[in-house]
Amino acid sequence: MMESALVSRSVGSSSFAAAPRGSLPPGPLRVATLTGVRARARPLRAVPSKDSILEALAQDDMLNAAELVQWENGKSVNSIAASQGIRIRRHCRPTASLKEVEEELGAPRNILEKIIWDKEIEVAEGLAKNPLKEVMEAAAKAPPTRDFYGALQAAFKRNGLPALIAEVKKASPSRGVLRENFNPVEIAKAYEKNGAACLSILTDEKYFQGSFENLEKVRTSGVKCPLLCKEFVIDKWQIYNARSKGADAILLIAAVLTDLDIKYFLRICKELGMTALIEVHDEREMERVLNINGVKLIGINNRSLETFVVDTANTKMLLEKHGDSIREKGILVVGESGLFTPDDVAYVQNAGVSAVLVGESLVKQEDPGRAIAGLFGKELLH
Ligand SMILES: O=P(O)(O)OC[C@@H](O)[C@@H](O)c1c[nH]c2ccccc12
Repeated sequence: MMESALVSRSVGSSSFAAAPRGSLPPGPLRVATLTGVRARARPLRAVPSKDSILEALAQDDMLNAAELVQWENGKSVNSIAASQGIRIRRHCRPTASLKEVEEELGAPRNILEKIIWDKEIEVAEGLAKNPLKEVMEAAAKAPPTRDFYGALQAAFKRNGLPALIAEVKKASPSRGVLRENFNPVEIAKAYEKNGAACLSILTDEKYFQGSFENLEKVRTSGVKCPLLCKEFVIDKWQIYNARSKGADAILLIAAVLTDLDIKYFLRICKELGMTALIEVHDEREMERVLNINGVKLIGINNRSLETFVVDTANTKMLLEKHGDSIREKGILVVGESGLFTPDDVAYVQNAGVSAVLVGESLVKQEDPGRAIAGLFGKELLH
């Protein structure tokens, strides 16, 4: 019962693409939700009536009263997001061209918003090609997950240094192409051999030149490290898709997702045995995320995805303010981006992180595996 309620709710905010072409204008969440439910070609169960959806939502402890009221009042996705301090808007027009979107909303305000607008269209196309039900079945058949959180914890204990999540990253919008001759499997193996606890595989194609093919290739290459799918997740379809390609963990970006989206996606991750790395950049996001039950892993991004400014002091500042409550909850913190030297690593370690996520400074070196010892000032133990 709850599942159908959640599925239906998600249609409103993010799985809009399940609806037929042009049937979901941007508009009140409630209208979109119910339209979406009816439009679903093969619902998992009988299509619930509006009353039964409301009843299920009311009983679901995942939703608080305010959220239920917002949903009932038919507020738009963007106004719910804005009320949580989220600056990234959704266009909710998966079949429109970006030009049409811009005619309506103006130019994207920043690169992250642009990425998300593209992603909405990309996900709709993905859904049209591989319907949710099929992707869910593929995810159910995938080999079991590896313990991403456990691998980080163990490596931190073993080395007395932050556990390394080494990133397989060809390019980025802020730095351009980082490595010309890019062989994801070779890089992944070199990282593993040199003590990385986990790997992060970028799957966004348009801005990072990554791919799900890279994720699959690394997973089937014999690499044992748990894998993070580094994506801009806005829809549960992407999580099932990532699992079906072998991901053990997924990134959820608080600057993009409402609290309810994060809660819902966390629940899906739990069902799939995946770890969610919840990324925050500022204090408001940190506070939001700390109020969500079930969060085990928080990444503090030193880079603003809106301005590209990198500042490792961000990790320190956020942990000075929130370290106590993070420790109380047993949450593990990952320091993300802009780490180049043993001093950088020591700085975020002193600030309180147990793991670091590093791409550029490794992938740019001729030998990305050996670059690990350079980054930490010593070899990491397996
Ligand atoms: O290459 P760097 O500066 O070491 O950063 C790695 C990683 O933190 C960065 O790629 C990243 C962090 N959060 C993201 C969200 C989307 C895309 C990329 C990212």
